[in-house]
Amino acid sequence: MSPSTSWKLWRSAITTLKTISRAAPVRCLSFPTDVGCDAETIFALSSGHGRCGVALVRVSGPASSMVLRNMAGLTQILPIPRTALLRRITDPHSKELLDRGLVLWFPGPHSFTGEDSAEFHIHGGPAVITAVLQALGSLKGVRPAEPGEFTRRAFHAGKLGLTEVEGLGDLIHAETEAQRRQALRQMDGELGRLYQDWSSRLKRCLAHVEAFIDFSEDELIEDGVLNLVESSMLQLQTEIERHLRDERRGERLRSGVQVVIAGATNAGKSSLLNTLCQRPAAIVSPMAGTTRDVVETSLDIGGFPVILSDTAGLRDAQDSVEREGIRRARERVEQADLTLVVVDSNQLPPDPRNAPAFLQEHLSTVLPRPSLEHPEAGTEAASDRILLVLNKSDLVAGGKQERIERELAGCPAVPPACFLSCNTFTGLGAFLAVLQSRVNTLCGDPLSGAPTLTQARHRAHLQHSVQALSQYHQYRTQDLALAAEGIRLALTHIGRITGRVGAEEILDIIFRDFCIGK
Ligand SMILES: Nc1nc2c(ncn2[C@@H]2O[C@H](COP(=O)(O)OP(=O)(O)OP(=O)(O)O)[C@@H](O)[C@H]2O)c(=O)[nH]1
Ligand SMILES: [K+]
Ligand SMILES: [Mg+2]
Repeated sequence: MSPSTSWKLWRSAITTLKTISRAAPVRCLSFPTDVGCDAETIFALSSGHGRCGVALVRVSGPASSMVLRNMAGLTQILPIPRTALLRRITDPHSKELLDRGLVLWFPGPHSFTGEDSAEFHIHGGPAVITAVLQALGSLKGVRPAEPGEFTRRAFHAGKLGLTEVEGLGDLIHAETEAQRRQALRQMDGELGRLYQDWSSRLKRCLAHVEAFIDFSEDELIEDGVLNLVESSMLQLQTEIERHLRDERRGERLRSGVQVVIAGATNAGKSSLLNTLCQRPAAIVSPMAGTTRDVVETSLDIGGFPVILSDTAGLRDAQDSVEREGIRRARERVEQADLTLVVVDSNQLPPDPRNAPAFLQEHLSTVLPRPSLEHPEAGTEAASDRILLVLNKSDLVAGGKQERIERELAGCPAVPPACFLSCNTFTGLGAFLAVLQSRVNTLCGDPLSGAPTLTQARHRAHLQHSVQALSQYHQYRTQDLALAAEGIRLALTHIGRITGRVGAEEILDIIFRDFCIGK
């Protein structure tokens, strides 16, 4: 492949992610607020901050119709629901014209929040937005919304379950195609329905067990009931355990695949990082030991989010700062989903037949040794998470490269290897294809099969509910009341995922990351 073809492939396959600001959203502190009752009406700029063509201001709560009457001159009749109407938007007190824009009326309960709501589509200049927000804030009983407050109201109105709320949060933060698909699927309620189904089946089991406890002595209940509960519980347990055995694919897709570049000094690790992110993010120099700190960058590889880290070159360092860099590098490798082990191919043995043994030996110096904590390190499972990058291929004669490739193909103990030159970009297209397929496997297809687990929070509750279910099996023959307690506990844990139990505290955590206006 010519360097120019590689270059094009590279540009199309990878996008450096724009860092979407997740800093605390700007709060409208200067507005008079009228806080106190439940029936407050809230407003916020729901489109992004900064200059834009059209800005969207949302209003929700009982005073929404009053807002439209006062600011859109709709004193006689309200607009047809959900139909845009071009109006003069004026200050409610001075009647000064603020802008000309579209207004929409969403009478409750057929609105996002379930309450009466209104929208103003105005020109996106900062002065227009400020004037409209200030006018809204000057109305009695109307105040600026807190982050995520519209969604919180939708949740309380039963419009969204907790997993759907989390899906919505993920959708707002989604930076890649695959993340968007996964979030949308969750927001559509598929995951919520799965958990809801488990919850209803558990409730049915519990009802049967309780009925048995209460009425079996009067012989009002058939003996077979407990057998039915037993098989139903075993089936459920199998389903939950299968859902948990997903190798964290959904969570990884949500938070980004951790890809770490590691290897000896001067192998070209920083050059690889710069090649992949298409900018000089890390310092490259012929001096061994250039990189000390971990240099991290976010990439979109074929629609999947990747957090790529360059690390210090591994060697016996004397310098204490470099030693700390190496410690950090090893730590990153241990936590990585995928490690790109970069090797200077100029240092491969002269005889291609010795390349597999050389690389195996080399890998053992880079990768963590198996330990009690990481029993899988160095095993086949671990080699699934390694990709060898034989860099500086421009310094290796073409014939030799092919002979080494043949030797490696015949040696399954060596992880997949790609020849590459960060100077000429030769081999980049093939390397990217391998990298993309690895990342794809690590995240899975968010649209196929059953919906995936996306949050550590869900995982913890499901693990607890599986434990609680085993309490049922443990006590079922000795103490049925205690066994029933196990089902009740499992139900509580699933209820916490869907928000039926203890939602408030979880909502606070979820909405911390939400924007104002959503
Ligand atoms: N010929 C050739 N030189 C390369 C290639 N990639 C990197 N280099 C050179 O190799 C030297 C080391 O590159 P770096 O990217 O700094 O290597 P590193 O592994 O990050 O080094 P440390 O951070 O010191 O561990 C630099 O002089 C690069 O220009 C390549 O594909 N071909
Ligand atoms: K270097
Ligand atoms: Mg470096």
